[in-house]
Amino acid sequence: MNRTRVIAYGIVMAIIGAILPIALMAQFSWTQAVGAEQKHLTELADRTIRRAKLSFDQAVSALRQMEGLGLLPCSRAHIDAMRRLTMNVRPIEEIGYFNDNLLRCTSWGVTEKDISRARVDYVTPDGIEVTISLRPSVTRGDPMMAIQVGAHNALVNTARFTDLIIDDVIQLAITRNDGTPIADLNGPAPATVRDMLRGRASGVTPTHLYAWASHGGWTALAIQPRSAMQENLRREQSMLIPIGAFISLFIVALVFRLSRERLSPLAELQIAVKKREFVVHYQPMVDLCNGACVGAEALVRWRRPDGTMVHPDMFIPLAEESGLILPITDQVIDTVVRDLGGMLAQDRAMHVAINLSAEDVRTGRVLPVLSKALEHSGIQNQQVWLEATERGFMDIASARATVAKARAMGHCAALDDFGTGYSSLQFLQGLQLDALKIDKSFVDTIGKESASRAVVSHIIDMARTLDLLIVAEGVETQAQADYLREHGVALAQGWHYAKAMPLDEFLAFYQQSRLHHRPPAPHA
Ligand SMILES: Nc1nc2c(ncn2[C@@H]2O[C@H](COP(=O)(O)O[C@H]3[C@@H](O)[C@H](n4cnc5c(=O)[nH]c(N)nc54)O[C@@H]3COP(=O)(O)O)[C@@H](O)[C@H]2O)c(=O)[nH]1
Repeated sequence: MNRTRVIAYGIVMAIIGAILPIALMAQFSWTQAVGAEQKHLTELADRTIRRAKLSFDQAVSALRQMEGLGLLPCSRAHIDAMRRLTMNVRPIEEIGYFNDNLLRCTSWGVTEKDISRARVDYVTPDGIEVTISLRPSVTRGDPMMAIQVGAHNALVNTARFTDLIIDDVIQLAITRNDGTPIADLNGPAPATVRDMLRGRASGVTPTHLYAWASHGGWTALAIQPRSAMQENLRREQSMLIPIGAFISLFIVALVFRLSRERLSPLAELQIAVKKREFVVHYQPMVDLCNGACVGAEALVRWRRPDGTMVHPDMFIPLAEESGLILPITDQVIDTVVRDLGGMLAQDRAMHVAINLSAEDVRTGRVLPVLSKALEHSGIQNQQVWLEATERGFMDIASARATVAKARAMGHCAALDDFGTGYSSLQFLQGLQLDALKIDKSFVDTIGKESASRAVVSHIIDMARTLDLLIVAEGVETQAQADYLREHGVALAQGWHYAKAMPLDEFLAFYQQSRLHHRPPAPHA
């Protein structure tokens, strides 16, 4: 994933991370507030239905009692008994006695008019006949429920069913299960009640919350407007939204941190190693006597997914520090073998120099890796030079062991950037190297008035004393090349000849050089 993508992804995640927890907590507060209100409404509906059923059962039991007394119909004692029960059983407003479908007497006394029995709305499973709403013929009062057991009938005031102390905003309705209204409180709209009974499951409409309880064929519905839960909602929000804000903050900080880590140079380098984003450029190494290309130094570059090329100075120090240099060296070896295998197999006079890290020199780990890569490649070990800077040779004992092993395998071991460290003649003697590369900073002094001008000739003398092959780095002018050749330096690299270049350009450069410096034909 490139930087732009990481940043875009980070921004999207941060926005989601910032909004989602707060939105979820807002939703959760709403659910909690609705849940609390519905719990309250359910309790209310339950209390209502139990109260209504209790009133109904009390009336039924009073009527059964009347039936069981066996008193002479409409006698003084019969009417007194009906009156007593009317006074003692709260829901009952009046008890009447019917004979031949005509009302003969009531708890008020003997009936003088002919009053017929009202139409029965429904009969309960235990044979009780119920007329839901009936205007009393004797008292002419409010409509009541008529309950008939045998010859007796009780008028029950349905307002008693919903006789509860509740908030004005809450409405109660009692209906039969088929929706026929029985009683209500605070005047719920019949259409609203019908709709709620139809869509029972949700308990929420765009304007109201409701809950219900059913018992013995009746349903009680408790309803309240949504606006009435504001206080509850605010209480839940004041508890939960700060938690959501805290989680949002945590997520945003986490996303920020992860993105920063992901954007850190080390993370980028790790991904580059994983994705094998490294390519190798080759800088020709020429023979100073005739300018022929005799080899190349493999120089790694990091090609980012967007195509930009990163120079090693920008990432090798971090790679060395983090240990990522080891897999990078391995990738360079693989690439070199793949790139130059054909050419090196064809031209045994050619070589390629690979840069080793200090850790590779210290541990010698690279040698078996190289051995394996060269197996079946057609490249001979002596065609692969191994270069390391003085820093790589700091642990002299282990460096000596690695150099010895490398040379035993047939590789040429070279000291890179010579002169920039503290190498002494004694140090060089101890290492048993094959070649020494003079650092560009000394080559630069050639032909110039500079305090370190004399150093080049000292380095050359030292190398010759140790019988080392000398390679000059960073040769940029003909004058430098002439000087170096005249002082016995064998090989050179530098922009005077060619910069480090991609494989196809290097192969073209090599072919060109071969045309001009064809090896002499064998004698017939
Ligand atoms: N451990 C590894 N180190 C590596 C590897 N590949 C490269 N490197 C080291 O990175 C340093 C920078 O390398 P680079 O940017 O490729 O520069 C090289 C040449 O391009 C540059 N050069 C060569 N000639 C000239 C010149 O005439 N003028 C001029 N201004 N620059 C020139 O010098 C660099 C080669 O240096 P050296 O290795 O010392 O020969 C550098 O230290 C590389 O070693 C790797 O795979 N592993």
